Amino acid sequence: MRTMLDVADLGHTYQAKDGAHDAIDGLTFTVEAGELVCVVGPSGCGKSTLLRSISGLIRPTRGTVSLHGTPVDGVPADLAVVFQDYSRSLFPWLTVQRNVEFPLRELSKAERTARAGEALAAVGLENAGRKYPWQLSGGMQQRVAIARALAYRPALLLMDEPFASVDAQTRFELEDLLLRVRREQDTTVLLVTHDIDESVYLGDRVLVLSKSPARVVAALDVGLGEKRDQITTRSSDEFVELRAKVAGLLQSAPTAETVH
Ligand SMILES: Nc1ncnc2c1ncn2[C@@H]1O[C@H](COP(=O)(O)OP(=O)(O)OP(=O)(O)O)[C@@H](O)[C@H]1O
Repeated sequence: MRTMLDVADLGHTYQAKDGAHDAIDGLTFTVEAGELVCVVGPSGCGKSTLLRSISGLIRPTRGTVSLHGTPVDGVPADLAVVFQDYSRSLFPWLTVQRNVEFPLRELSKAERTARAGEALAAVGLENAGRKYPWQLSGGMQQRVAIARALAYRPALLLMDEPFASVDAQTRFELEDLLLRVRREQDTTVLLVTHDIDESVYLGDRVLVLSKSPARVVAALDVGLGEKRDQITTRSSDEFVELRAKVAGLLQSAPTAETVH
């Protein structure tokens, strides 16, 4: 396997008025090409700081982040991010088609149209291209955001609580959609979630983080196979065992000092 993301001894200290604050410290892990890795951690443990460091939005105080062997220094060109808040990430004045084409400005018109059409079809929105985001349901808008990220064909797709703002049924549909498209397109994904069940259902591996300053407490392999199903997978012994293990690790949620 080829390493797509290499996070080595990463640490970040925010300087605030009331003093310095270590948000993450000594974070080390890799994501291999084609893997879907989920990150779970206690609230406020530093997940956003980790994602900001990977996406080049902040320069971490310590350690390194490399994307396919290239150190991240600024926003990498071949990275796409899907945020929780789809209503703020889509441009309301552009049609769905134009939203998906937006990051592809450097390509020819024909190629942009083809890639956007393909991505919209992958998320089941082939007939929504002429609509505006505000004419769609929340779940459909998030599908547009996913299509936009996929059309870009990123080396790494970062997802920050991508399904936290939709209802439970839509969440299940979007989870299955993600599993299908990442299989079809062999996308490498790092997904942050608060939802333990979601992390096990989606992940090839689950990284459990400690309390702030975040470190990796455990990297658990999810042996559930490629084909997953919302009913049978979630009721299988392997799933129940793993979710209990993640919950246990989170409940005891050691501070970074106790993690070795
Ligand atoms: N710009 C900043 N300046 C100072 N402290 C910050 C800043 N951003 C975050 N922090 C602090 O760093 C710690 C980690 O924050 P971060 O937002 O990365 O955690 P998180 O795990 O994403 O949180 P949540 O689970 O609530 O989404 C928190 O204690 C937070 O208060």
